[in-house]
Amino acid sequence: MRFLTPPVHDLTYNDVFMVPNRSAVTSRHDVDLTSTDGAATPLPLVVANMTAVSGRRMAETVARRGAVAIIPQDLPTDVVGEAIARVKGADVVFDTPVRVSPHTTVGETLSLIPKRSHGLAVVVEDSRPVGVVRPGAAAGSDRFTQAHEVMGTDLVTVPTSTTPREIFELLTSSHQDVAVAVDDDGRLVGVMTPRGALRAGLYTPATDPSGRLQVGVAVGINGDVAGRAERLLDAGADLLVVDTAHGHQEKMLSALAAVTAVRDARAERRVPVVAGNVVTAEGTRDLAAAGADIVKVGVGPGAMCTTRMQTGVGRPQFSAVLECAEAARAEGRAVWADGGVKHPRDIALALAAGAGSVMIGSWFAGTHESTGDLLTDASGRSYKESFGMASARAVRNRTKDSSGYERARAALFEEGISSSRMYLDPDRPGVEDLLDFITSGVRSSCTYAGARDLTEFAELAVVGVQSSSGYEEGRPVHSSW
Ligand SMILES: NC(=O)C1=CN([C@@H]2O[C@H](COP(=O)(O)OP(=O)(O)OC[C@H]3O[C@@H](n4cnc5c(N)ncnc54)[C@H](OP(=O)(O)O)[C@@H]3O)[C@@H](O)[C@H]2O)C=CC1
Ligand SMILES: Nc1nc2c(ncn2[C@@H]2O[C@H](COP(=O)(O)O)[C@@H](O)[C@H]2O)c(=O)[nH]1
Repeated sequence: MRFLTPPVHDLTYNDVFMVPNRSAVTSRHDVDLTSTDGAATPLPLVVANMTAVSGRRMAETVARRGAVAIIPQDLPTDVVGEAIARVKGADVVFDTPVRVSPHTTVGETLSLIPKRSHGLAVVVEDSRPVGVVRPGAAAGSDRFTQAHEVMGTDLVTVPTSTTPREIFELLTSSHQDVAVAVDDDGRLVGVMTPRGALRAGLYTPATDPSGRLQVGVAVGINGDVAGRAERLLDAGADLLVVDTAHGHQEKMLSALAAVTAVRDARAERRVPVVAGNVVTAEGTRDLAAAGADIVKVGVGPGAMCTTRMQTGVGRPQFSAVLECAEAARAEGRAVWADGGVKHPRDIALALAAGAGSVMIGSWFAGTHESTGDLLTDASGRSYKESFGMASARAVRNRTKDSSGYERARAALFEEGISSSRMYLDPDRPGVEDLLDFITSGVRSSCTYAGARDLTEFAELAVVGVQSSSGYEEGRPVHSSW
């Protein structure tokens, strides 16, 4: 990447823009978005280890499209083990349906449907699909009505060998909204909508060496770090993220050394170890020297963060990523740009600055697949509640086994928001809708730069510094002025 004019101060994503280059890349479909962080996932996107965002539903959904989610450090190791098992057991092609029995009440069925984006539940008897409940058909029924009384039985069932393209054509020609995939014994495997069929043809899943979906897990720096890392690797974690607010501290360096020692003792597979957060070249070099394969960059840019207001510490994220990526590259390592992403352009700019992948939290909190329950405000808009991992709420959670005195002491140090509303975008309510939005934007950024992949993009991008009115000029206008 090069600057049009060298900047005189540190920059945020909003402070910068890219200019187009002469390009020989004539189609956005020709761009390869494989991450350049060594983990080499098909998409350079990571879901942040935040309790309100990243769980097994999020993990399997994004992995099917090529990204990876990190399960938060605050969950007990056995619970994380179960989440990993569920992700590893999920089908790589077909979406996991909401399953109910014929006797599940309509009330329960309607509360489960928003947990996935398909907008329906499959009614299953002896593992075989017997019907589908759609909210429209159940509307007006008593909440204690049973699923079999309101289900539709006009199922489009397909064998798992059917290709996504065949499913797309079958569904669009028959004006149906979902295909139900069954195995040779007629047991339910998964579902596919026309949009899902299109995506299955466009995206490559992020898989482990056994062909199962990938998932990462975070580890804190306190307690039995090596023991947790050992159990997470046993459970099948594909990435370990050693995570704390102040990553450039000695406790982090020893935790990181413990985790990499556990990882290196295993001959069968070298799982990447990520560590952070830092915002300086020196911090990056120290984490690389302590064994990090990938360094996580960002102090204070996150939507749930109060760190900069509380402490004055942090750094504008574009400059932090640029400096840390350069330092990491010199050590043969990579960085993840963590936090502060609100638009596809921010991801493109982080990748232009040299990030191997980009971590997103709050934006994905407002989707069907995040962990929280779907709520509705007084005006009828759907939202999910989110909170920061250093908020009083998260600290209370994390310290629930400590003494009252220790809990009260820990609660003094909150650095995050305990409650926020992340509204679902009516046009993009599912995380896959956001992945479509992001990847189409980033593919286009690459072709404007003349880059076929993200290595070329980080080399070729030409970045300028803009005023706030420059940024404002680029925002769409939805009504007249
Ligand atoms: N990217 C960012 O800007 C930030 C991210 N976070 C996220 O919040 C989550 C919780 O992290 P964390 O608060 O580190 O919690 P942890 O429970 O992991 O504890 C952090 C440990 O580091 C010590 N520590 C020393 N200095 C600091 C400091 N300035 N801030 C925090 N801890 C410090 C703490 O000791 P003691 O409590 O005795 O001081 C404690 O032992 C993580 O997921 C992290 O990524 C949190 C804040 C900023
Ligand atoms: N200072 C704090 N940072 C936090 C907290 N919870 C999470 N985070 C960081 O934010 C990113 C995600 O950023 P987003 O803009 O996409 O939401 C996450 O990975 C953490 O590094 C917090 O309570 N305080």
